[in-house]
Amino acid sequence: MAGRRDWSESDVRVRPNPKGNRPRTKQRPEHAFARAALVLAVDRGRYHLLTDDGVRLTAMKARELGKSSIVVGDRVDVVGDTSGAKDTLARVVRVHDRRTVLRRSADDSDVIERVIVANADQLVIVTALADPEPRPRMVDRCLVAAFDARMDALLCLTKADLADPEPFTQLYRTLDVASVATYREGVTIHGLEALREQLAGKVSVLVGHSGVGKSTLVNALVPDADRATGVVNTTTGRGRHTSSSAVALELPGGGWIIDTPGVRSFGLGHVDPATFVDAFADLAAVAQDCPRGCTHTADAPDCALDEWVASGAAGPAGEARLESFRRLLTSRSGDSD
Ligand SMILES: Nc1nc2c(ncn2[C@@H]2O[C@H](COP(=O)(O)OP(=O)(O)OP(=O)(O)O)[C@@H](O)[C@H]2O)c(=O)[nH]1
Ligand SMILES: [Zn+2]
Repeated sequence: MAGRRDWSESDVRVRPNPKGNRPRTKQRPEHAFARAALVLAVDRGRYHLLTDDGVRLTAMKARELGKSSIVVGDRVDVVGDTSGAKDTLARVVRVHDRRTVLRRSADDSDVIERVIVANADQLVIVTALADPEPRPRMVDRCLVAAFDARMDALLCLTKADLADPEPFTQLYRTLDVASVATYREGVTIHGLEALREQLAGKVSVLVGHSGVGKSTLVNALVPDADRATGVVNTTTGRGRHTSSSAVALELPGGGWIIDTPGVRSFGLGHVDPATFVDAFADLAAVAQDCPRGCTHTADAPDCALDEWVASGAAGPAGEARLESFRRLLTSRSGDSD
Protein backbone atom coordinates (compact mmCIF):
# COMPACT_ATOMS: atom_id res chain seq x y z
CA MET A 1 0.00 0.00 0.00
CA ALA A 2 2.71 2.39 0.94
CA GLY A 3 4.33 2.54 -2.48
CA ARG A 4 4.71 5.52 -4.67
CA ARG A 5 1.85 6.57 -6.82
CA ASP A 6 2.88 8.73 -9.70
CA TRP A 7 0.68 11.59 -10.60
CA SER A 8 -0.20 11.94 -14.21
CA GLU A 9 -2.55 14.22 -16.00
CA SER A 10 -4.41 11.37 -17.62
CA ASP A 11 -5.68 10.37 -14.21
CA VAL A 12 -7.56 13.62 -14.07
CA ARG A 13 -8.70 14.48 -17.53
CA VAL A 14 -9.30 11.21 -19.28
CA ARG A 15 -12.71 10.14 -18.18
CA PRO A 16 -14.65 8.28 -19.05
CA ASN A 17 -12.29 6.00 -20.86
CA PRO A 18 -14.44 3.20 -22.26
CA LYS A 19 -11.71 1.29 -24.05
CA GLY A 20 -9.15 1.75 -21.37
CA ASN A 21 -6.42 2.00 -23.96
CA ARG A 22 -5.97 5.68 -24.32
CA PRO A 23 -2.33 6.54 -24.15
CA ARG A 24 -1.19 8.48 -21.13
CA THR A 25 -0.66 12.11 -21.85
CA LYS A 26 2.52 13.83 -20.87
CA GLN A 27 2.81 14.84 -17.27
CA ARG A 28 2.07 18.37 -16.27
CA PRO A 29 5.18 20.48 -16.39
CA GLU A 30 4.74 21.40 -12.74
CA HIS A 31 5.28 17.77 -11.83
CA ALA A 32 8.94 18.20 -12.65
CA PHE A 33 9.09 20.91 -10.01
CA ALA A 34 7.65 18.82 -7.21
CA ARG A 35 9.28 19.53 -3.89
CA ALA A 36 10.04 16.96 -1.25
CA ALA A 37 8.51 17.65 2.14
CA LEU A 38 7.84 16.18 5.56
CA VAL A 39 4.30 15.96 6.95
CA LEU A 40 4.22 17.82 10.29
CA ALA A 41 0.53 17.63 11.09
CA VAL A 42 -2.75 16.52 9.59
CA ASP A 43 -5.95 18.33 10.32
CA ARG A 44 -9.19 17.42 8.59
CA GLY A 45 -7.90 16.93 5.11
CA ARG A 46 -5.24 19.62 5.36
CA TYR A 47 -1.59 18.65 5.52
CA HIS A 48 0.94 20.89 7.19
CA LEU A 49 4.30 20.38 5.58
CA LEU A 50 7.91 21.46 5.85
CA THR A 51 9.68 21.31 2.51
CA ASP A 52 13.27 20.16 2.38
CA ASP A 53 14.24 23.73 1.54
CA GLY A 54 12.62 24.98 4.72
CA VAL A 55 9.22 26.34 3.64
CA ARG A 56 6.22 25.65 5.87
CA LEU A 57 3.04 25.29 3.89
CA THR A 58 -0.42 23.80 3.83
CA ALA A 59 -1.51 21.29 1.22
CA MET A 60 -4.36 19.08 0.23
CA LYS A 61 -4.14 15.58 -1.15
CA ALA A 62 -4.31 15.36 -4.93
CA ARG A 63 -7.46 13.53 -5.88
CA GLU A 64 -5.39 10.99 -7.79
CA LEU A 65 -4.05 9.64 -4.53
CA GLY A 66 -7.52 8.35 -3.74
CA LYS A 67 -8.04 6.95 -0.28
CA SER A 68 -4.39 6.23 0.46
CA SER A 69 -3.48 7.72 3.79
CA ILE A 70 -0.99 10.48 4.46
CA VAL A 71 0.17 10.69 8.06
CA VAL A 72 2.57 12.68 10.20
CA GLY A 73 6.13 11.66 9.42
CA ASP A 74 5.38 10.81 5.81
CA ARG A 75 7.76 12.02 3.17
CA VAL A 76 5.80 13.47 0.27
CA ASP A 77 6.19 15.36 -2.98
CA VAL A 78 4.19 18.53 -3.30
CA VAL A 79 3.29 20.72 -6.31
CA GLY A 80 1.33 23.88 -7.03
CA ASP A 81 1.77 26.99 -4.93
CA THR A 82 4.58 25.99 -2.62
CA SER A 83 5.38 29.55 -1.57
CA GLY A 84 3.91 28.98 1.87
CA ALA A 85 2.16 32.35 1.60
CA LYS A 86 -1.03 32.91 3.58
CA ASP A 87 -4.17 31.30 2.13
CA THR A 88 -2.30 29.25 -0.45
CA LEU A 89 -2.89 25.55 -0.79
CA ALA A 90 -0.40 23.21 -2.45
CA ARG A 91 -1.07 19.63 -3.54
CA VAL A 92 0.54 16.42 -2.35
CA VAL A 93 1.01 14.24 -5.42
CA ARG A 94 3.14 11.42 -4.08
CA VAL A 95 3.82 9.60 -0.83
CA HIS A 96 7.22 7.98 -0.48
CA ASP A 97 7.75 4.47 0.80
CA ARG A 98 7.63 4.27 4.58
CA ARG A 99 10.58 3.08 6.63
CA THR A 100 8.49 2.26 9.69
CA VAL A 101 4.75 2.34 10.30
CA LEU A 102 3.25 2.78 13.77
CA ARG A 103 -0.29 1.45 13.76
CA ARG A 104 -3.18 0.81 16.02
CA SER A 105 -6.48 -0.96 15.65
CA ALA A 106 -9.70 0.56 16.93
CA ASP A 107 -9.80 -2.26 19.47
CA ASP A 108 -8.24 -5.67 19.93
CA SER A 109 -10.88 -7.54 17.97
CA ASP A 110 -10.46 -5.21 15.05
CA VAL A 111 -7.95 -6.19 12.39
CA ILE A 112 -8.43 -2.97 10.47
CA GLU A 113 -5.52 -0.80 11.36
CA ARG A 114 -4.96 2.90 11.37
CA VAL A 115 -1.54 4.28 10.70
CA ILE A 116 -0.63 6.81 13.36
CA VAL A 117 2.86 7.89 12.35
CA ALA A 118 5.26 6.97 9.55
CA ASN A 119 9.06 6.83 9.51
CA ALA A 120 9.63 7.18 13.25
CA ASP A 121 12.69 5.60 14.84
CA GLN A 122 11.48 5.12 18.37
CA LEU A 123 8.45 5.19 20.62
CA VAL A 124 8.93 7.10 23.86
CA ILE A 125 6.51 5.81 26.45
CA VAL A 126 5.99 8.54 29.01
CA THR A 127 4.80 7.16 32.33
CA ALA A 128 4.63 8.81 35.73
CA LEU A 129 6.15 6.81 38.57
CA ALA A 130 3.28 8.05 40.74
CA ASP A 131 0.28 10.37 40.45
CA PRO A 132 -1.03 8.77 38.29
CA GLU A 133 0.26 5.28 39.15
CA PRO A 134 2.22 3.58 36.37
CA ARG A 135 0.33 1.00 34.35
CA PRO A 136 2.64 -1.82 33.31
CA ARG A 137 -0.02 -3.32 31.09
CA MET A 138 -0.38 -0.15 29.12
CA VAL A 139 3.40 0.07 28.79
CA ASP A 140 3.53 -3.53 27.58
CA ARG A 141 0.97 -2.76 24.94
CA CYS A 142 2.93 0.27 23.76
CA LEU A 143 6.00 -1.93 23.52
CA VAL A 144 4.13 -4.41 21.36
CA ALA A 145 3.04 -1.61 19.05
CA ALA A 146 6.61 -0.26 18.86
CA PHE A 147 8.29 -3.60 18.27
CA ASP A 148 5.66 -4.61 15.76
CA ALA A 149 6.47 -1.39 13.91
CA ARG A 150 10.17 -2.32 14.14
CA MET A 151 10.77 0.83 16.14
CA ASP A 152 12.96 1.09 19.21
CA ALA A 153 11.34 1.88 22.53
CA LEU A 154 12.37 4.19 25.33
CA LEU A 155 10.74 4.40 28.73
CA CYS A 156 10.55 7.92 30.06
CA LEU A 157 9.66 7.76 33.73
CA THR A 158 8.47 11.10 35.06
CA LYS A 159 7.88 12.36 38.61
CA ALA A 160 10.90 10.49 39.93
CA ASP A 161 10.66 12.81 42.93
CA LEU A 162 7.59 10.84 44.02
CA ALA A 163 8.82 7.24 43.64
CA ASP A 164 11.94 5.19 42.98
CA PRO A 165 12.19 4.20 39.28
CA GLU A 166 14.06 0.97 40.01
CA PRO A 167 11.20 -1.51 40.64
CA PHE A 168 9.43 -0.39 37.50
CA THR A 169 12.48 -0.49 35.24
CA GLN A 170 13.14 -4.05 36.46
CA LEU A 171 10.09 -5.15 34.52
CA TYR A 172 11.71 -4.15 31.25
CA ARG A 173 15.32 -5.08 31.78
CA THR A 174 15.10 -8.45 30.06
CA LEU A 175 13.51 -6.79 27.06
CA ASP A 176 16.48 -4.44 26.66
CA VAL A 177 14.27 -1.38 26.83
CA ALA A 178 16.26 1.72 27.71
CA SER A 179 14.84 4.09 30.30
CA VAL A 180 15.32 7.63 31.50
CA ALA A 181 13.94 9.02 34.74
CA THR A 182 13.02 12.69 35.05
CA TYR A 183 11.56 15.02 37.64
CA ARG A 184 10.80 18.66 37.85
CA GLU A 185 12.18 20.89 40.55
CA GLY A 186 11.13 24.49 40.09
CA VAL A 187 12.05 25.38 36.52
CA THR A 188 14.69 22.67 36.29
CA ILE A 189 13.92 19.24 34.89
CA HIS A 190 16.39 16.69 36.14
CA GLY A 191 17.19 13.96 33.63
CA LEU A 192 16.39 16.23 30.69
CA GLU A 193 19.93 16.03 29.32
CA ALA A 194 19.86 12.23 29.38
CA LEU A 195 16.53 12.34 27.59
CA ARG A 196 17.88 14.78 25.00
CA GLU A 197 20.75 12.40 24.29
CA GLN A 198 18.32 9.58 23.61
CA LEU A 199 16.33 11.77 21.23
CA ALA A 200 19.16 13.47 19.37
CA GLY A 201 19.04 13.02 15.62
CA LYS A 202 16.09 10.62 15.74
CA VAL A 203 12.40 10.80 15.04
CA SER A 204 10.64 9.91 18.30
CA VAL A 205 6.94 9.47 18.95
CA LEU A 206 5.82 10.43 22.46
CA VAL A 207 2.85 8.65 23.97
CA GLY A 208 1.46 8.95 27.48
CA HIS A 209 -1.71 9.26 29.47
CA SER A 210 -3.07 12.56 30.61
CA GLY A 211 -1.34 13.96 33.67
CA VAL A 212 1.93 12.07 33.37
CA GLY A 213 3.86 15.25 32.61
CA LYS A 214 4.26 14.87 28.88
CA SER A 215 3.46 18.51 28.14
CA THR A 216 5.99 19.58 30.74
CA LEU A 217 8.64 17.57 28.88
CA VAL A 218 7.60 18.67 25.40
CA ASN A 219 7.74 22.32 26.44
CA ALA A 220 11.18 21.82 27.95
CA LEU A 221 12.49 19.98 24.89
CA VAL A 222 11.02 22.37 22.34
CA PRO A 223 10.92 25.84 23.84
CA ASP A 224 8.55 27.18 21.20
CA ALA A 225 6.33 24.10 21.12
CA ASP A 226 3.22 26.13 21.77
CA ARG A 227 4.05 28.49 18.98
CA ALA A 228 4.89 25.60 16.66
CA THR A 229 1.52 23.97 17.23
CA GLY A 230 0.08 27.48 17.06
CA VAL A 231 1.27 27.70 13.46
CA VAL A 232 -0.93 24.74 12.72
CA ASN A 233 -3.81 26.39 14.50
CA THR A 234 -3.47 29.65 12.65
CA THR A 235 -3.43 28.00 9.27
CA THR A 236 -6.55 26.01 10.06
CA GLY A 237 -8.23 29.02 11.57
CA ARG A 238 -9.30 26.96 14.54
CA GLY A 239 -8.47 27.43 18.17
CA ARG A 240 -6.55 24.22 18.70
CA HIS A 241 -5.39 21.39 16.56
CA THR A 242 -7.78 18.49 16.88
CA SER A 243 -7.06 16.47 19.99
CA SER A 244 -6.67 13.26 18.04
CA SER A 245 -3.93 14.54 15.76
CA ALA A 246 -0.21 14.08 16.02
CA VAL A 247 2.20 16.98 15.61
CA ALA A 248 5.88 16.86 14.67
CA LEU A 249 8.13 19.33 16.49
CA GLU A 250 11.76 19.93 15.58
CA LEU A 251 14.28 19.57 18.38
CA PRO A 252 16.76 22.45 18.66
CA GLY A 253 19.66 19.99 18.65
CA GLY A 254 18.43 18.05 15.61
CA GLY A 255 15.82 15.33 15.40
CA TRP A 256 12.06 15.42 15.83
CA ILE A 257 9.53 14.56 18.47
CA ILE A 258 6.02 13.69 17.43
CA ASP A 259 3.49 14.39 20.14
CA THR A 260 0.32 12.35 20.02
CA PRO A 261 -2.24 14.12 22.19
CA GLY A 262 -5.10 11.84 21.17
CA VAL A 263 -3.39 8.48 21.41
CA ARG A 264 -4.28 7.02 24.79
CA SER A 265 -4.05 3.36 23.94
CA PHE A 266 -3.11 0.98 21.23
CA GLY A 267 -5.60 -1.52 19.89
CA LEU A 268 -3.42 -4.42 18.85
CA GLY A 269 -5.77 -6.49 16.73
CA HIS A 270 -3.45 -6.10 13.74
CA VAL A 271 -0.44 -7.63 15.47
CA ASP A 272 0.36 -11.14 14.28
CA PRO A 273 2.03 -13.22 17.05
CA ALA A 274 3.78 -15.42 14.52
CA THR A 275 5.65 -12.47 13.01
CA PHE A 276 5.86 -10.39 16.20
CA VAL A 277 8.62 -12.71 17.41
CA ASP A 278 10.76 -11.42 14.54
CA ALA A 279 11.25 -8.19 16.48
CA PHE A 280 13.53 -10.19 18.83
CA ALA A 281 16.47 -11.53 16.86
CA ASP A 282 17.50 -14.19 19.39
CA LEU A 283 13.98 -15.51 19.90
CA ALA A 284 13.22 -15.38 16.19
CA ALA A 285 16.20 -17.61 15.44
CA VAL A 286 14.95 -20.23 17.89
CA ALA A 287 11.32 -19.92 16.72
CA GLN A 288 12.41 -21.15 13.31
CA ASP A 289 12.09 -24.63 14.81
CA CYS A 290 8.52 -24.07 16.04
CA PRO A 291 5.61 -25.97 14.53
CA ARG A 292 3.90 -24.11 11.71
CA GLY A 293 1.60 -21.38 12.96
CA CYS A 294 2.99 -21.55 16.50
CA THR A 295 1.70 -18.69 18.62
CA HIS A 296 4.72 -18.93 20.98
CA THR A 297 2.49 -18.47 24.02
CA ALA A 298 3.02 -20.51 27.21
CA ASP A 299 0.29 -22.95 26.20
CA ALA A 300 1.48 -23.40 22.61
CA PRO A 301 2.28 -27.09 22.04
CA ASP A 302 5.91 -27.88 21.18
CA CYS A 303 6.97 -24.24 21.07
CA ALA A 304 10.72 -24.31 20.44
CA LEU A 305 11.18 -21.43 22.89
CA ASP A 306 10.34 -23.79 25.79
CA GLU A 307 12.96 -26.27 24.67
CA TRP A 308 15.45 -23.42 24.31
CA VAL A 309 15.04 -22.48 27.97
CA ALA A 310 14.76 -26.08 29.27
CA SER A 311 17.99 -27.15 27.55
CA GLY A 312 19.94 -24.29 29.12
CA ALA A 313 20.80 -22.91 25.68
CA ALA A 314 19.07 -19.66 26.57
CA GLY A 315 21.56 -18.94 29.33
CA PRO A 316 20.75 -17.72 32.83
CA ALA A 317 18.62 -14.76 31.67
CA GLY A 318 16.78 -16.74 29.04
CA GLU A 319 13.85 -17.82 31.13
CA ALA A 320 13.08 -14.30 32.31
CA ARG A 321 13.39 -13.02 28.78
CA LEU A 322 10.99 -15.62 27.46
CA GLU A 323 8.57 -14.76 30.26
CA SER A 324 8.74 -11.07 29.40
CA PHE A 325 8.24 -11.79 25.73
CA ARG A 326 5.17 -13.86 26.54
CA ARG A 327 3.89 -11.17 28.84
CA LEU A 328 3.95 -8.81 25.87
CA LEU A 329 2.22 -11.37 23.68
CA THR A 330 -0.62 -11.86 26.14
CA SER A 331 -1.02 -8.11 26.61
CA ARG A 332 -2.33 -8.15 23.04
CA SER A 333 -5.70 -9.35 24.17
CA GLY A 334 -7.99 -8.10 26.88
CA ASP A 335 -8.36 -4.73 28.49
CA SER A 336 -6.84 -2.12 26.23
CA ASP A 337 -6.14 0.61 28.76
N1 LIG B 1 5.72 15.83 41.32
C1 LIG B 1 5.87 16.09 40.03
N2 LIG B 1 4.86 16.65 39.33
C2 LIG B 1 5.05 16.90 38.02
C3 LIG B 1 6.28 16.63 37.38
N3 LIG B 1 6.18 16.98 36.08
C4 LIG B 1 4.92 17.45 35.90
N4 LIG B 1 4.23 17.43 37.08
C5 LIG B 1 2.85 17.84 37.31
O1 LIG B 1 1.95 16.88 36.77
C6 LIG B 1 0.80 17.50 36.22
C7 LIG B 1 0.62 17.09 34.77
O2 LIG B 1 1.66 17.65 33.99
P1 LIG B 1 1.49 17.93 32.43
O3 LIG B 1 2.81 18.21 31.87
O4 LIG B 1 0.40 18.91 32.20
O5 LIG B 1 0.97 16.49 32.00
P2 LIG B 1 0.45 15.93 30.61
O6 LIG B 1 0.89 14.52 30.57
O7 LIG B 1 0.83 16.77 29.50
O8 LIG B 1 -1.09 15.98 30.84
P3 LIG B 1 -2.21 16.52 29.84
O9 LIG B 1 -1.88 17.94 29.56
O10 LIG B 1 -3.46 16.34 30.65
O11 LIG B 1 -2.13 15.61 28.65
C8 LIG B 1 1.00 18.98 36.40
O12 LIG B 1 0.31 19.37 37.56
C9 LIG B 1 2.50 19.12 36.60
O13 LIG B 1 2.84 20.24 37.39
C10 LIG B 1 7.35 16.04 38.15
O14 LIG B 1 8.45 15.75 37.69
N5 LIG B 1 7.07 15.79 39.47
ZN1 LIG C 1 6.79 -21.14 19.20
